[in-house]
Amino acid sequence: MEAGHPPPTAGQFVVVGGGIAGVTCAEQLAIHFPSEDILLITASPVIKAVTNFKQVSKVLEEFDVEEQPSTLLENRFPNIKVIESGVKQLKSEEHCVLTEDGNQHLYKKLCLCAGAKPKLIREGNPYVLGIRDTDSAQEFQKQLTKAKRIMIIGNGGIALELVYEIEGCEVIWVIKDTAIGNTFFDAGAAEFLTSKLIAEKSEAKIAQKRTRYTTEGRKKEAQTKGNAGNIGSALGPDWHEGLNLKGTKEFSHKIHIETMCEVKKIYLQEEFRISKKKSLTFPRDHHNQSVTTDKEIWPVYVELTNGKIYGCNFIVSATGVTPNTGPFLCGNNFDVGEDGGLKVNDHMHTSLPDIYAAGDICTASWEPSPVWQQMRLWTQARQMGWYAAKCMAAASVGESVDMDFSFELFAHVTKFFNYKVVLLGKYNAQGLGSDHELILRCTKGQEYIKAVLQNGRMMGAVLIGETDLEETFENLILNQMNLSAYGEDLLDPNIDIEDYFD
Ligand SMILES: Cc1cc2nc3c(=O)[nH]c(=O)nc-3n(C[C@H](O)[C@H](O)[C@H](O)COP(=O)(O)OP(=O)(O)OC[C@H]3O[C@@H](n4cnc5c(N)ncnc54)[C@H](O)[C@@H]3O)c2cc1C
Ligand SMILES: NC(=O)C1=CN([C@@H]2O[C@H](COP(=O)(O)OP(=O)(O)OC[C@H]3O[C@@H](n4cnc5c(N)ncnc54)[C@H](O)[C@@H]3O)[C@@H](O)[C@H]2O)C=CC1
Repeated sequence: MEAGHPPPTAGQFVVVGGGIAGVTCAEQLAIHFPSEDILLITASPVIKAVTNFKQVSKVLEEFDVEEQPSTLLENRFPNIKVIESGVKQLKSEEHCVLTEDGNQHLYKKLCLCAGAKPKLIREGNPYVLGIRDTDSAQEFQKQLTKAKRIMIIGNGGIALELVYEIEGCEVIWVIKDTAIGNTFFDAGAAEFLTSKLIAEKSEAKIAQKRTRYTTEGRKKEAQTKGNAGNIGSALGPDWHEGLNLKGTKEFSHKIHIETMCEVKKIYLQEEFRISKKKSLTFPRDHHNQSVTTDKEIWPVYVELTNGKIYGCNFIVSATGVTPNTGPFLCGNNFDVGEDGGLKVNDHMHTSLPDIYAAGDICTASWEPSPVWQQMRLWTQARQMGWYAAKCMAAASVGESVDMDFSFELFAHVTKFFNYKVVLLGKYNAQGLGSDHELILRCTKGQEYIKAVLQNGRMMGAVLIGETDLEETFENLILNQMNLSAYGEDLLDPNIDIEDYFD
């Protein structure tokens, strides 16, 4: 123990991480053990709290996420004590964690909920930004206000949200795939969304009022201490609504999508000049792809694997996340998943005694339900934090608990391109091979419905728009009813299938 610091506190329940998983876990432990102190250790001075929680149906849930000073959590749960300091080392053999402020904390049961950090295409390049938390979102907003053209790499949740929300600057969107939104959508849904994107953005010349809202106030509170780096807690479903994503070009909003390619090389301005290579102007419109040499000088240039080179003000690497296991692996022999997460079993228990994990930091390593898969999302972070607390509480009194029902069926409600999006089960036929059937119903600009069936049973669904089918489809997937007899009627708009099956 470092000199001048108090002796380690006696063993107790310790949770690391003030994001949704960690806060949910600490709250549940505080409820289970009202007379015991629960220690929540987190690197950022704000915690993420679930507000307006709504159980939409058996597994579908909706909630808001609020960034709050940790004192609010302590006021709500007097037996939770929040320590705002990053954990720099875990000594699992001594059941002890060491924090940046030089203190040590003994635990009897520990839950690691330190989240994940952006997986950047290039580390350490000042022109390559990742978005993870309030600080990085603020940095992004600041850079955007000065930008005429940005490049977005990646085709998942963040890219989809950014491309739709950004106004006033040219966006070159680079995706490895043939269609947009590959982590959530197949080509059909991508087509449905692209048509909205093109329709809306081509009207973008019409003045679009955007409510200006700054999170400046929160920024001061949310200043992470020490060499926090990427350890602020991740943002929430409405992260972009707190930002004014406006570039410099008033009302000019153009998106150019480069498909089936990746970043080959990034040049700084001087490097590019010396290379004598030519960069391209921004393609005029979706159809007329004629491009000419760009005379403008840019701070950074990106060469793509398709040979094209574009200059821009900066690059957003929306290319996924990697679990924040760094401070915990050293000296501890955790089983780690292929995605870098701490493996957890069906009781959220890691491979080391008395250590649990939940949220983005972990890799679900139990035999999953045929219609559930892990995705690093708020919903799963909350469910995992809640269930881990239950398992920790049961284990500490020598009992066990059944797998939580929320892991029976993958269910995610979100919004993309201003449409409500519900993803259920194996929504993209993940792992079903070729022996499955899709039934589609699409009304342009209104709804896109895809049911995934195998052997006549519904295994997944994508619902875009206000379809009101989520509960019916959730039941059909959970009860695995044989739907062969219904065939296409299943999505016949003239048949109210809710009556069929309710
Ligand atoms: C831009 C963006 C938008 C997103 N939008 C959505 C969405 O719309 N819907 C959705 O479902 N999901 C969304 N996600 C994903 C979602 O944010 C995460 O899956 C979820 O927040 C993970 O929660 P968590 O508690 O596991 O981790 P986090 O929320 O990342 O929290 C980790 C916590 O651990 C702390 N920490 C990290 N390292 C240490 C350390 N060494 N010591 C102490 N504390 C530490 C951090 O300070 C933080 O408080 C989005 C993610 C991003 C980046
Ligand atoms: N509304 C929602 O549900 C949202 C959820 N999220 C979640 O937050 C987390 C982070 O979001 P994202 O960073 O968008 O991750 P993501 O996993 O959703 O998407 C990453 C994308 O980057 C691509 N990619 C990876 N490496 C690449 C490379 N080297 N070059 C080009 N493309 C590459 C992947 O193919 C994928 O399309 C994810 O878990 C995501 O699910 C984020 C935003 C919104």
